[in-house]
Amino acid sequence: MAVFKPDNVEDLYEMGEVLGSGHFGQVRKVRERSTGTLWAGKFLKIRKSQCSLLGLERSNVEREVMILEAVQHPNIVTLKDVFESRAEVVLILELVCGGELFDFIAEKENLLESEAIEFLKQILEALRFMHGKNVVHFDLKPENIMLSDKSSPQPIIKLIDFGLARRICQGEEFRSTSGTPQYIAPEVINCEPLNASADMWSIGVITYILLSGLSPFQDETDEETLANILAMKFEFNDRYFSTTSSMAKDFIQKLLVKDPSERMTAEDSLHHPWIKPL
Ligand SMILES: Cc1ccc2c(c1)c1c3c(c(C)cc1n2CCCN)C(=O)NC3=O
Repeated sequence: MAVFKPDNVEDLYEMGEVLGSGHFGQVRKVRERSTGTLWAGKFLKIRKSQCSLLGLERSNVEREVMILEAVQHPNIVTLKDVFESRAEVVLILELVCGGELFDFIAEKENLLESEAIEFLKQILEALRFMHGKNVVHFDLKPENIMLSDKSSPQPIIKLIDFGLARRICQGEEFRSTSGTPQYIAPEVINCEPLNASADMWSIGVITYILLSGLSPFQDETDEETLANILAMKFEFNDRYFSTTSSMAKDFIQKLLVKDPSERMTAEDSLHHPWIKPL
Protein backbone atom coordinates (compact mmCIF):
# COMPACT_ATOMS: atom_id res chain seq x y z
CA MET A 1 0.00 0.00 0.00
CA ALA A 2 1.38 3.45 -0.91
CA VAL A 3 2.14 5.70 2.06
CA PHE A 4 1.38 9.42 1.68
CA LYS A 5 2.66 12.25 3.87
CA PRO A 6 0.73 12.22 7.18
CA ASP A 7 1.36 15.95 7.68
CA ASN A 8 -1.63 18.25 7.97
CA VAL A 9 -1.78 19.83 4.50
CA GLU A 10 -2.92 23.15 6.01
CA ASP A 11 0.36 23.42 7.93
CA LEU A 12 2.14 23.70 4.55
CA TYR A 13 -0.55 25.18 2.28
CA GLU A 14 -3.01 28.04 2.77
CA MET A 15 -6.48 27.17 1.43
CA GLY A 16 -7.84 29.27 -1.47
CA GLU A 17 -10.97 29.38 -3.61
CA VAL A 18 -12.80 26.27 -4.77
CA LEU A 19 -11.95 25.68 -8.44
CA GLY A 20 -14.25 22.74 -9.01
CA SER A 21 -16.03 19.90 -7.28
CA GLY A 22 -17.38 16.49 -8.19
CA HIS A 23 -18.32 13.08 -6.81
CA PHE A 24 -14.68 12.71 -5.76
CA GLY A 25 -14.47 15.84 -3.61
CA GLN A 26 -13.09 19.30 -4.41
CA VAL A 27 -10.29 21.06 -6.25
CA ARG A 28 -9.07 24.24 -4.54
CA LYS A 29 -6.43 26.84 -5.26
CA VAL A 30 -3.77 26.51 -2.51
CA ARG A 31 -0.73 28.70 -1.67
CA GLU A 32 2.48 27.00 -0.54
CA ARG A 33 3.36 28.81 2.71
CA SER A 34 7.15 28.47 2.31
CA THR A 35 7.38 29.87 -1.26
CA GLY A 36 4.08 31.66 -1.96
CA THR A 37 3.66 29.44 -5.05
CA LEU A 38 0.09 28.67 -6.11
CA TRP A 39 -0.97 25.07 -6.70
CA ALA A 40 -4.22 23.13 -7.23
CA GLY A 41 -5.19 20.91 -4.29
CA LYS A 42 -7.41 17.96 -5.21
CA PHE A 43 -9.16 16.88 -1.98
CA LEU A 44 -10.39 13.29 -2.27
CA LYS A 45 -12.72 11.72 0.27
CA ILE A 46 -11.65 8.15 1.08
CA ARG A 47 -14.13 5.42 2.01
CA LYS A 48 -13.99 4.62 5.73
CA SER A 49 -14.93 0.98 5.13
CA GLN A 50 -15.13 -1.45 2.20
CA CYS A 51 -18.95 -1.45 2.23
CA SER A 52 -19.26 2.34 2.35
CA LEU A 53 -20.50 4.01 -0.84
CA LEU A 54 -19.31 7.44 0.26
CA GLY A 55 -15.96 8.56 -1.11
CA LEU A 56 -13.36 6.78 -3.22
CA GLU A 57 -11.60 3.46 -2.69
CA ARG A 58 -8.08 4.24 -1.50
CA SER A 59 -6.75 1.90 -4.21
CA ASN A 60 -8.29 4.12 -6.88
CA VAL A 61 -6.44 7.13 -5.48
CA GLU A 62 -3.20 5.14 -5.31
CA ARG A 63 -3.70 4.27 -8.99
CA GLU A 64 -4.20 7.93 -9.98
CA VAL A 65 -1.04 8.91 -8.06
CA MET A 66 1.01 6.09 -9.62
CA ILE A 67 -0.17 7.08 -13.10
CA LEU A 68 0.53 10.82 -12.61
CA GLU A 69 4.03 9.94 -11.37
CA ALA A 70 4.57 7.80 -14.50
CA VAL A 71 3.47 10.39 -17.10
CA GLN A 72 5.54 13.54 -16.57
CA HIS A 73 5.18 15.58 -19.79
CA PRO A 74 4.93 19.32 -20.67
CA ASN A 75 1.29 18.82 -21.74
CA ILE A 76 0.21 16.78 -18.70
CA VAL A 77 -0.44 18.34 -15.30
CA THR A 78 2.37 17.68 -12.81
CA LEU A 79 1.81 16.05 -9.41
CA LYS A 80 3.95 17.73 -6.72
CA ASP A 81 2.94 16.06 -3.45
CA VAL A 82 0.39 13.80 -1.76
CA PHE A 83 -0.93 14.13 1.81
CA GLU A 84 -3.27 11.89 3.78
CA SER A 85 -5.38 12.59 6.87
CA ARG A 86 -8.12 10.49 8.49
CA ALA A 87 -10.50 10.09 5.56
CA GLU A 88 -8.98 12.36 2.94
CA VAL A 89 -6.10 12.25 0.46
CA VAL A 90 -4.88 15.55 -0.99
CA LEU A 91 -3.04 15.70 -4.33
CA ILE A 92 -0.97 18.87 -4.80
CA LEU A 93 -1.06 19.48 -8.54
CA GLU A 94 0.30 22.06 -10.99
CA LEU A 95 -2.13 24.99 -11.16
CA VAL A 96 -3.34 25.51 -14.73
CA CYS A 97 -4.53 29.12 -14.76
CA GLY A 98 -5.82 29.54 -18.33
CA GLY A 99 -9.05 27.64 -17.72
CA GLU A 100 -10.68 25.04 -19.98
CA LEU A 101 -9.87 24.88 -23.70
CA PHE A 102 -13.50 25.15 -24.70
CA ASP A 103 -14.14 28.26 -22.63
CA PHE A 104 -11.19 29.77 -24.51
CA ILE A 105 -12.73 28.75 -27.85
CA ALA A 106 -16.19 29.99 -26.82
CA GLU A 107 -14.71 33.47 -26.17
CA LYS A 108 -13.32 33.70 -29.72
CA GLU A 109 -15.41 34.59 -32.78
CA ASN A 110 -14.32 31.46 -34.63
CA LEU A 111 -11.35 29.13 -34.55
CA LEU A 112 -9.07 28.89 -37.58
CA GLU A 113 -8.10 25.34 -38.58
CA SER A 114 -4.46 26.39 -38.02
CA GLU A 115 -5.32 27.31 -34.40
CA ALA A 116 -7.19 24.02 -33.87
CA ILE A 117 -4.18 22.14 -35.27
CA GLU A 118 -1.80 23.82 -32.81
CA PHE A 119 -4.00 22.72 -29.89
CA LEU A 120 -4.46 19.20 -31.27
CA LYS A 121 -0.70 18.74 -31.84
CA GLN A 122 -0.08 19.32 -28.13
CA ILE A 123 -2.92 17.00 -27.09
CA LEU A 124 -1.67 14.29 -29.48
CA GLU A 125 1.93 14.66 -28.24
CA ALA A 126 0.69 14.05 -24.67
CA LEU A 127 -1.33 11.02 -25.84
CA ARG A 128 1.58 9.58 -27.88
CA PHE A 129 3.72 9.83 -24.71
CA MET A 130 1.07 8.37 -22.35
CA HIS A 131 -0.01 5.60 -24.73
CA GLY A 132 3.68 4.73 -25.22
CA LYS A 133 3.71 3.98 -21.48
CA ASN A 134 0.44 2.00 -21.78
CA VAL A 135 -1.46 4.72 -19.88
CA VAL A 136 -4.94 5.50 -21.20
CA HIS A 137 -6.89 8.55 -19.93
CA PHE A 138 -10.46 7.18 -20.57
CA ASP A 139 -12.07 10.56 -19.76
CA LEU A 140 -10.84 12.91 -22.48
CA LYS A 141 -13.34 15.74 -22.83
CA PRO A 142 -13.20 19.55 -23.13
CA GLU A 143 -13.38 19.99 -19.34
CA ASN A 144 -10.18 17.98 -18.91
CA ILE A 145 -8.18 19.91 -21.52
CA MET A 146 -6.91 23.14 -19.98
CA LEU A 147 -4.64 26.02 -20.93
CA SER A 148 -1.68 27.21 -18.89
CA ASP A 149 -2.05 30.88 -19.91
CA LYS A 150 -4.85 31.91 -22.28
CA SER A 151 -3.31 35.36 -22.85
CA SER A 152 -0.21 33.81 -24.43
CA PRO A 153 -0.04 33.90 -28.26
CA GLN A 154 0.67 30.14 -28.14
CA PRO A 155 -1.26 28.79 -25.11
CA ILE A 156 0.14 25.56 -23.65
CA ILE A 157 -2.29 22.63 -23.34
CA LYS A 158 -2.40 20.62 -20.09
CA LEU A 159 -4.35 17.36 -19.75
CA ILE A 160 -5.87 17.04 -16.27
CA ASP A 161 -7.90 14.62 -14.17
CA PHE A 162 -6.51 11.10 -14.41
CA GLY A 163 -9.16 9.70 -12.07
CA LEU A 164 -10.39 7.19 -14.67
CA ALA A 165 -6.96 6.55 -16.22
CA ARG A 166 -5.50 3.03 -16.31
CA ARG A 167 -2.18 1.44 -17.15
CA ILE A 168 -3.10 -1.45 -19.51
CA CYS A 169 -0.12 -3.69 -20.19
CA GLN A 170 0.14 -6.11 -23.14
CA GLY A 171 -2.12 -9.13 -22.72
CA GLU A 172 -4.13 -7.50 -19.92
CA GLU A 173 -7.88 -7.05 -20.48
CA PHE A 174 -9.70 -4.00 -19.11
CA ARG A 175 -13.42 -3.20 -19.48
CA SER A 176 -15.27 -0.19 -18.07
CA THR A 177 -18.44 1.75 -18.78
CA SER A 178 -17.18 4.94 -17.09
CA GLY A 179 -16.80 8.20 -18.99
CA THR A 180 -19.01 10.97 -20.37
CA PRO A 181 -21.61 9.81 -22.94
CA GLN A 182 -20.83 12.40 -25.66
CA TYR A 183 -17.15 11.38 -25.82
CA ILE A 184 -17.08 7.64 -25.17
CA ALA A 185 -16.22 5.10 -27.87
CA PRO A 186 -18.60 2.33 -29.07
CA GLU A 187 -16.49 -0.38 -27.38
CA VAL A 188 -16.96 1.35 -24.01
CA ILE A 189 -20.75 1.28 -24.44
CA ASN A 190 -20.57 -2.41 -25.46
CA CYS A 191 -18.36 -3.18 -22.43
CA GLU A 192 -15.71 -4.72 -24.71
CA PRO A 193 -11.97 -4.90 -23.91
CA LEU A 194 -10.52 -1.37 -24.01
CA ASN A 195 -7.17 0.13 -25.00
CA ALA A 196 -5.60 3.44 -26.06
CA SER A 197 -7.84 3.63 -29.14
CA ALA A 198 -10.72 4.65 -26.85
CA ASP A 199 -8.86 7.94 -26.22
CA MET A 200 -8.47 8.42 -29.99
CA TRP A 201 -12.25 8.20 -30.52
CA SER A 202 -12.64 10.98 -27.94
CA ILE A 203 -10.12 13.09 -29.91
CA GLY A 204 -12.29 12.61 -33.01
CA VAL A 205 -15.31 13.95 -31.10
CA ILE A 206 -13.29 16.85 -29.62
CA THR A 207 -11.92 17.81 -33.07
CA TYR A 208 -15.45 17.78 -34.56
CA ILE A 209 -16.57 20.17 -31.79
CA LEU A 210 -13.45 22.39 -32.12
CA LEU A 211 -14.21 22.99 -35.82
CA SER A 212 -18.01 23.32 -35.66
CA GLY A 213 -19.13 24.04 -32.11
CA LEU A 214 -21.46 21.02 -32.46
CA SER A 215 -21.20 17.69 -30.64
CA PRO A 216 -21.47 14.93 -33.29
CA PHE A 217 -23.56 12.38 -31.37
CA GLN A 218 -25.25 14.42 -28.63
CA ASP A 219 -29.03 14.03 -28.41
CA GLU A 220 -31.88 14.85 -26.02
CA THR A 221 -31.01 12.07 -23.56
CA ASP A 222 -27.89 10.02 -22.73
CA GLU A 223 -29.65 6.92 -24.07
CA GLU A 224 -30.23 8.59 -27.45
CA THR A 225 -26.63 9.88 -27.49
CA LEU A 226 -25.30 6.36 -26.85
CA ALA A 227 -27.60 4.95 -29.54
CA ASN A 228 -26.23 7.54 -32.03
CA ILE A 229 -22.66 6.46 -31.20
CA LEU A 230 -23.41 2.74 -31.72
CA ALA A 231 -25.22 3.59 -34.98
CA MET A 232 -22.27 5.79 -36.08
CA LYS A 233 -24.90 8.48 -36.70
CA PHE A 234 -22.94 11.65 -37.44
CA GLU A 235 -22.57 13.94 -40.45
CA PHE A 236 -20.73 17.05 -41.63
CA ASN A 237 -23.74 19.34 -42.00
CA ASP A 238 -22.94 22.06 -44.57
CA ARG A 239 -24.45 24.66 -42.26
CA TYR A 240 -21.50 24.12 -39.90
CA PHE A 241 -18.82 22.56 -42.14
CA SER A 242 -19.13 24.52 -45.40
CA THR A 243 -15.70 26.16 -44.89
CA THR A 244 -14.02 23.12 -43.28
CA SER A 245 -11.25 21.55 -45.36
CA SER A 246 -11.69 18.01 -46.68
CA MET A 247 -8.40 17.15 -44.95
CA ALA A 248 -9.88 18.13 -41.58
CA LYS A 249 -12.99 16.01 -42.22
CA ASP A 250 -10.73 13.11 -43.29
CA PHE A 251 -8.82 13.44 -39.98
CA ILE A 252 -12.08 13.18 -38.00
CA GLN A 253 -13.36 10.29 -40.14
CA LYS A 254 -10.17 8.32 -39.46
CA LEU A 255 -10.77 8.67 -35.70
CA LEU A 256 -14.56 8.12 -35.56
CA VAL A 257 -14.11 4.53 -36.75
CA LYS A 258 -16.17 1.85 -34.99
CA ASP A 259 -13.47 -0.83 -35.08
CA PRO A 260 -10.84 0.26 -32.52
CA SER A 261 -8.10 -1.59 -34.44
CA GLU A 262 -8.87 0.46 -37.59
CA ARG A 263 -8.76 3.83 -35.77
CA MET A 264 -5.74 6.14 -36.12
CA THR A 265 -3.30 5.99 -33.18
CA ALA A 266 -1.78 9.15 -31.66
CA GLU A 267 1.33 8.46 -33.78
CA ASP A 268 -0.79 8.07 -36.97
CA SER A 269 -2.69 11.28 -36.11
CA LEU A 270 0.51 13.31 -35.72
CA HIS A 271 1.49 12.19 -39.24
CA HIS A 272 -1.93 12.83 -40.82
CA PRO A 273 -1.53 15.41 -43.63
CA TRP A 274 -3.96 17.81 -41.90
CA ILE A 275 -1.74 17.89 -38.81
CA LYS A 276 1.62 17.52 -40.56
CA PRO A 277 1.41 18.72 -44.18
CA LEU A 278 4.19 17.38 -46.45
C1 LIG B 1 -8.00 27.80 -12.76
C2 LIG B 1 -8.70 26.46 -12.63
C3 LIG B 1 -10.10 26.42 -12.64
C4 LIG B 1 -10.78 25.22 -12.49
C5 LIG B 1 -10.04 24.05 -12.31
C6 LIG B 1 -8.62 24.08 -12.30
C7 LIG B 1 -7.93 25.29 -12.45
C8 LIG B 1 -8.19 22.73 -12.11
C9 LIG B 1 -6.95 22.10 -12.02
C10 LIG B 1 -6.89 20.71 -11.88
C11 LIG B 1 -8.07 19.93 -11.80
C12 LIG B 1 -8.02 18.42 -11.64
C13 LIG B 1 -9.31 20.56 -11.88
C14 LIG B 1 -9.37 21.93 -12.03
N1 LIG B 1 -10.47 22.75 -12.15
C15 LIG B 1 -11.86 22.30 -12.10
C16 LIG B 1 -12.49 22.33 -13.50
C17 LIG B 1 -11.69 21.48 -14.47
N2 LIG B 1 -12.39 21.27 -15.72
C18 LIG B 1 -5.47 20.37 -11.82
O1 LIG B 1 -4.98 19.27 -11.72
N3 LIG B 1 -4.75 21.50 -11.93
C19 LIG B 1 -5.60 22.58 -12.05
O2 LIG B 1 -5.25 23.74 -12.17
